[in-house]
Amino acid sequence: MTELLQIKAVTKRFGGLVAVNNVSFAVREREILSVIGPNGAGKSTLFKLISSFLNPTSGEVLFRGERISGLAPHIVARKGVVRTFQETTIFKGMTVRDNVIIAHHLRSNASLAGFYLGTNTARRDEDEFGRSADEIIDFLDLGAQRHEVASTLPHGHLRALGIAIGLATNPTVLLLDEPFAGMNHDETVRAVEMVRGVRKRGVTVLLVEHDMPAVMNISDRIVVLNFGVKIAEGTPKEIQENEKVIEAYLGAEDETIGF
Ligand SMILES: Nc1ncnc2c1ncn2[C@@H]1O[C@H](COP(=O)(O)OP(=O)(O)OP(=O)(O)O)[C@@H](O)[C@H]1O
Repeated sequence: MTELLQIKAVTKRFGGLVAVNNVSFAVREREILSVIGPNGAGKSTLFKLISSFLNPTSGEVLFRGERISGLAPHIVARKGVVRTFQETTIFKGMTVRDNVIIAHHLRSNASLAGFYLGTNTARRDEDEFGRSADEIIDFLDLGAQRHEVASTLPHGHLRALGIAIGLATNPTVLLLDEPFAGMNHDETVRAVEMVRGVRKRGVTVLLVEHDMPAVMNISDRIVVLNFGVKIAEGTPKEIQENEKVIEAYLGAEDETIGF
């Protein structure tokens, strides 16, 4: 399997605090890789470093062999490494369909000025974006909500819309930040299937997630952080049996590893 992303000795300091400490691992093409760890372990910071929302203090992230650390996040997204848009970046006053269409503009060949002037490229893109948006909406089972305004959607559907917006940017790697948080059992089962479906489309998926049964069920491989340091990497079975991982979770008061 080809290595799509290489995280090489990445460190991030916030003043005196080392949030991510000399972390290295690779992400392979079309795998589902989860990053887990107790609260404050550095998972979100690592995601921000990979998607270039933060610059590493030292180390670097390579995508297809090219350094992406230090590039603006929208440039990294255009290259294909996309972090799912949090619920706060969904345009709440717009419909599901319009939200997904707008996200396509990230991959548009036309300039925004072209859209206002109605150039041929812009018109072609608009037709294509509408078709593609409908396909993604159907794929994520949001067809019945297509014309609903985002602010009226329940939590689960909003999460699906976040993933739809991510898919609309045509990512190679999709980074999902806690996609199962706040979901009940049935919603999680559905969301796990949705993420599997995303991978089936050829997308490589990186997750940060606290829901251990879901992580164990869905991941090809898992990277475990504790106090910013990578303490383990392996298959779900290897991680479940890893002494360091068990210790790290036993030390955490507010959650259990749940297996
Ligand atoms: N912008 C920042 N400035 C200062 N400290 C920060 C900043 N962002 C994160 N931290 C600190 O870095 C450490 C790692 O935080 P991070 O959010 O990456 O952990 P996490 O594993 O995602 O936690 P959780 O599971 O609770 O979301 C924490 O101690 C946090 O307080």
